[in-house]
Amino acid sequence: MTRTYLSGFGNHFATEAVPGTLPVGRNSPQRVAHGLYAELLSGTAFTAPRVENRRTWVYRRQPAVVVGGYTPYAQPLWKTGLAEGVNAPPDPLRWHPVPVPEDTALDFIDGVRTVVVNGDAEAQNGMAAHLVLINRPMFTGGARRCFINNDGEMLLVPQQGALCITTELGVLDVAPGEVALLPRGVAFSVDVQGPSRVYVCENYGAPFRLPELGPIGSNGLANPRDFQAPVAAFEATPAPVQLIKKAGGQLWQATQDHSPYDVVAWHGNLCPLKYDTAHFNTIGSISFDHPDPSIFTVLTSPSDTPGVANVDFVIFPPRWLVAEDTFRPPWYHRNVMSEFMGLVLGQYDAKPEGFRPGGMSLHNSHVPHGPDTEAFGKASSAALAPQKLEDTLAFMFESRWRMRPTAWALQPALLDGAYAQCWAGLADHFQP
Ligand SMILES: O=C(O)Cc1cc(O)ccc1O
Ligand SMILES: [Fe+2]
Repeated sequence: MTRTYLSGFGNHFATEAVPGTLPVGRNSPQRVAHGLYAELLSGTAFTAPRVENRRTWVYRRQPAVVVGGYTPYAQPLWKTGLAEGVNAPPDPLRWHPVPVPEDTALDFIDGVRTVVVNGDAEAQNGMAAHLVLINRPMFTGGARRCFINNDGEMLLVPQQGALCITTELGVLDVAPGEVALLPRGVAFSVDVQGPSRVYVCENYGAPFRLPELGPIGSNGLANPRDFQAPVAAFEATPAPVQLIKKAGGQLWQATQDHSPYDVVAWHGNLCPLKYDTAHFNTIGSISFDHPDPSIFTVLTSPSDTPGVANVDFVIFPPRWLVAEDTFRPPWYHRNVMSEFMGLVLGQYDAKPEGFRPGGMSLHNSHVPHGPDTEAFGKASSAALAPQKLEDTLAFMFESRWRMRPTAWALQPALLDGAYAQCWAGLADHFQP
């Protein structure tokens, strides 16, 4: 099925599933057309600077406040904030791809396994990286579960299996190679076709935005036009749902006799978005030296310190390497920022072996890392003809705060216990 989308990051959209629903020239008329309720959803403080300000008006069959009381919902593998991680030794860590279980029913909520955490959701800073292992839909095939995250925005990076994401504001189809950005507080359900694996960044801090482009100019990297928002859509026949809400690091459940997918029309600039990484305009060196990976930033969540991100979403897409007299893979480095990486497909040039699609790695603040022995050997002697890196997509969640792995992630069965060996062959070649 081909869906219709609205185009443009941060645009002020107006969309109606029933024509004539949106009020004209005002937001909250005495009576909304078709007997609907008007409801305002804000994503930033009312008084946030205009360039950052995000809010949307929804016109719906019943306001979100019509819901039963919430009781705790057990999901012990979903962790929140630094306090729920383990203070592990400052070693580089790598995980093999974790298989999607077949014996246990896992939807997008029950399938969350938190890998690393930092910050504090209550203080609205930091992030978590999750791996989500899914073998059940949430909203089709008899299931009727909806999720709302009050702790943060969710960036979904599907690795295996396409996702159909129903949201209060409409439906997004998101396949591996694409990503979805779901705002804090907006209800959604994730449906899958089969065993699926998704990397997720749960961002407790400022909403992701496009990075500044500086001397790059007015075009390049992720262009605003390529972000796609859903058109308004609502359920024709209301039926009961289970609402699961995350707030204060705890999951809660309530039932409601209709789904939150009852928004007939909406307008505003706070909405779910999808983005196809194939549209990323990759910029690199056309002279010499390997540039800093900040040139690959798709989205950034700023912290209170200019230039120092709460979390950046960075991709390593297919691209040409042409730099002369240059060691072309990433250099060896100790980075003040902390780096969580995943591989959607193919090979990553710094780690041709061992870093496998569906796998993950963690190089925390100032933990030394870089190309493995094999990559160093090849790149030090390769003929420097133009080379196209093809069929590859790695990504990084890079944060100013150290990430603590969870107890789940530190299980020896999941970790690549031999990771450090990939550098053991880097011999001393010094010739005085
Ligand atoms: O460590 C990594 O593989 C990520 C990375 C890539 C790069 O091109 C430069 C720096 C960096 O941290
Ligand atoms: Fe790095």
